Amino acid sequence: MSAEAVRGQGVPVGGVGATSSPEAVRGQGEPVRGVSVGDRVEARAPGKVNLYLGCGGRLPDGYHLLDTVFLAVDLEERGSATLLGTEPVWIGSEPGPAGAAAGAVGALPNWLEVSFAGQGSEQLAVDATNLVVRAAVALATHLGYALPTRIEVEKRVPIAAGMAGGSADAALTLRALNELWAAGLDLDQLTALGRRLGADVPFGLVGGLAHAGARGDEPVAMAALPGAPQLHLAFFASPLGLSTPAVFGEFDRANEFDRASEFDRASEFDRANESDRASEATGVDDAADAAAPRVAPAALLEAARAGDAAALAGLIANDLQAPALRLRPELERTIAAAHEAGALRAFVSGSGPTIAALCSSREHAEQVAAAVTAALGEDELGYPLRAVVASGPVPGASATSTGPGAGTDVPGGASVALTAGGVPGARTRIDEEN
Ligand SMILES: C[C@@](CO)(OP(=O)(O)O)[C@H](O)COP(=O)(O)OP(=O)(O)OC[C@H]1O[C@@H](n2ccc(N)nc2=O)[C@H](O)[C@@H]1O
Ligand SMILES: Nc1ncnc2c1ncn2[C@@H]1O[C@H](COP(=O)(O)OP(=O)(O)O)[C@@H](O)[C@H]1O
Repeated sequence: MSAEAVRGQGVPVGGVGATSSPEAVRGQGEPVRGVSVGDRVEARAPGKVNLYLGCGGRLPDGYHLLDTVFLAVDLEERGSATLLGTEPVWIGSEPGPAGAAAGAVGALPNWLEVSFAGQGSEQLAVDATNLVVRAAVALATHLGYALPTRIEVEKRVPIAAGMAGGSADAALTLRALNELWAAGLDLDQLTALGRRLGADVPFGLVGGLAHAGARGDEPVAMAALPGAPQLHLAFFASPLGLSTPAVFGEFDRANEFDRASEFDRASEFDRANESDRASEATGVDDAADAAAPRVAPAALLEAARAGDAAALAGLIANDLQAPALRLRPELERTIAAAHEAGALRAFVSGSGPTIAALCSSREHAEQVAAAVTAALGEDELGYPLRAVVASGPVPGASATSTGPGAGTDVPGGASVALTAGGVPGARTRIDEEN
């Protein structure tokens, strides 16, 4: 179903009480209570780095079994959502495939305005493929209603960089609209919605330090926040994004050769056991014929929990690093320069092309960032190499109501406006943080 179809204003679905669960209230025909035009929510969501990424075989849906340790860092996406009207737009809740319900193609729904600011945001398509739009439509489809809303996002996490900036945008949108629309979904419900938008979105909601199996979309928190020991990294962005499917594809290409010879050697019995082990290890039912990933060693989990950067340095592993570097060999220079500058360990962040350099302190990370940018000077396009220092774990996406009519236009960036504005009104205050 396209976003156009999601409008569904003719569908007679009921309204929502401010504190009731959506399931309980759909079909009652009541207005949304406790909301006013001009209500505004500010939200944030973290970027991430994978301290461990074991990649297994490919599932029938094209996704890979993963075993990964995520660290949420304080390089964060920020945004706001402002209520433009209190008249609900009823959304058809006909079931369909997750991607279709989220609106894969087409224009924005008529109740949504979205704009971006920040580095690289002008290159983002603000249409129904954008993760902010998909998240808003997914929530509205789940609830059965939407309220006219403007969402403004300030992009700080580099785009297509292996740091899950788009997933963070989806996570902050879910959090922000859950607050603004008084929807009352809990973290589990938001995570279930997020999983349908992208494998990294659940972690954007959970945040902190987390260990995930399956498709990387079932993160389990490893440390209590706040108060968890911090890890510090310098990140070196690339002006050229790297496609996540391309990196997984390159992983498959190389592994198919290895696995073909393994398969020649393995007996039928061993192969059947391997796929049973994959299903058992990952909890994914359709893991048949997909090899289980290598699992993060206990010592790595312990070092990450303890914030022991020195111990962690030798344990960090990323099965997507070799394929990412085969696609972008020039990134080896950044890794070498970071090691030369004294980083404890430099590695590809997720599917790349960002290079992460683990350091012993924030100051050390600043020094490494400065030394690498001085040594390399330019990025692949001849611009000054962009480095940023970040620390974590930090919490997952959160949203805070900030009062009526406090919305301000984000200057610059791409923008699409498809609904009428409203006048500021009174506001209730709801804070939420996980
Ligand atoms: C590799 C990781 C590591 O955390 O992130 P990045 O480093 O790109 O941020 C994730 O697995 C990416 O998560 P995300 O970017 O949300 O992926 P999605 O949008 O769901 O999927 C994009 C594509 O990546 C591939 N994909 C993703 C996840 C997975 N477990 N197996 C895959 O093969 C599929 O080709 C899929 O079509
Ligand atoms: N709001 C968004 N921000 C960034 N990328 C987005 C967004 N919406 C859709 N995308 C698309 O998602 C892809 C992955 O983006 P991103 O999350 O930044 O990188 P990665 O998956 O490497 O961590 C990009 O190709 C981009 O075009």
